[in-house]
Amino acid sequence: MKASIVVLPGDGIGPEVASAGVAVLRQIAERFGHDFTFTEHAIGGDAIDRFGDPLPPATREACLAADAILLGAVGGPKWSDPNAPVRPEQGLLAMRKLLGVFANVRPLKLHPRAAALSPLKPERTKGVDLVFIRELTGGIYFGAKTRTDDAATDECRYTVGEIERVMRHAFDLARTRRKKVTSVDKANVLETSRLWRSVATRIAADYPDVELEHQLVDSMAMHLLTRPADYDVIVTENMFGDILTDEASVLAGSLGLSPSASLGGPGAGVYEPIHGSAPDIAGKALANPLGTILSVAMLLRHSLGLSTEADTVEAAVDYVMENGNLTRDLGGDATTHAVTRAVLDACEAKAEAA
Ligand SMILES: NC(=O)c1ccc[n+]([C@@H]2O[C@H](COP(=O)([O-])OP(=O)(O)OC[C@H]3O[C@@H](n4cnc5c(N)ncnc54)[C@H](O)[C@@H]3O)[C@@H](O)[C@H]2O)c1
Ligand SMILES: CC(C)[C@H](C(=O)O)[C@@H](O)C(=O)O
Ligand SMILES: [Mg+2]
Repeated sequence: MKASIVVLPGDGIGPEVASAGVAVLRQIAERFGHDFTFTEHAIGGDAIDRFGDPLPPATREACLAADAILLGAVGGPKWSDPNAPVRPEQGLLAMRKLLGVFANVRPLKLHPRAAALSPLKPERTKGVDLVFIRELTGGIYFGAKTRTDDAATDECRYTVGEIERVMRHAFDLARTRRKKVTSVDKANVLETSRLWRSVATRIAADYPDVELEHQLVDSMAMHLLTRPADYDVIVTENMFGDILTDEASVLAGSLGLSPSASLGGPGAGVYEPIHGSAPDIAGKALANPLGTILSVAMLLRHSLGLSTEADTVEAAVDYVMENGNLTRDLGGDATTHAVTRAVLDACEAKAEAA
């Protein structure tokens, strides 16, 4: 098949992990006879430096015309002055809003070898297989903001429609899995959360085969560590989802392993690892590329409908996780490039065997 893929490398380790993702996509295209074209565009701090805009018009137009978007990461200390007029993260948020990708899917599975690196005991992490659906284009991230010399505000706003559509996404997904949805909110304090909870309860009535439980976000942060295997699909608002998914990634051994797909818009999906630009390791070839490579598998499956190819990439990552020398975050001493090479070799072997 023909597909036009926009690549947004961004900042810090963004370009290092994005090029790993592109290498895997190129190999899949060659092996399975697809015609993928890749166009790189600026986003984040890189785009501020080159164009004075974290999401320049050329990037916007390319994203709107793409079949899928692969993003590295944005941000870093160079652009982090709290008084700066423009920030790299604004480019990422504007891109998500532009594409209308309201459902951010963040799966978490535990590979046995990575589970050994988890801070939790093996009996606690056994059987963990959950998916977060994080609402991505609403809430406090996108509400009105004010700032004076002595005060600042961030408005948190959700409409019924915004909650309904992400809730349906979660329930539809749960139907294909273990049929349980945990809706996370702060309904004991926040009005937006009380609306969230009432919409969740109403939507659940359309899915009598799926169990719904409500959970407050503070205790959810604890339960993720004490009984993570009890969860199937976890749906939550934008900021709670951001925080809980970084926490959850540690259960799997490293933040560098967690992929994501941002879906639900009329156009392309956005695929990115959940981690950031990791300024502390940027430029040192220490970045774990597996979160990005697993995001590429999600891209193949969700935006291009290529499930055999997606399975091949996931099987190759499993093989490398089991047998390979891994990056430092997973206890190894392999470079980003060496791990990517190992995945490419494993893809080749899996495709050969298929
Ligand atoms: N989607 C994105 O573009 C995105 C996501 C999160 C944070 N950020 C931005 O990234 C910048 C840095 O944020 P931060 O330091 O709080 O979070 P971070 O996710 O960049 O890093 C947190 C820690 O995890 C490590 N880490 C992250 N990814 C890794 C990988 N692939 N391999 C090995 N180790 C990895 C880092 O070295 C660091 O110690 C900030 O500007 C933030 O806004 C961007
Ligand atoms: C960089 C930042 C705006 C972003 C977010 O909060 O959504 C990041 O933390 C993420 O998880 O993708
Ligand atoms: Mg985050």
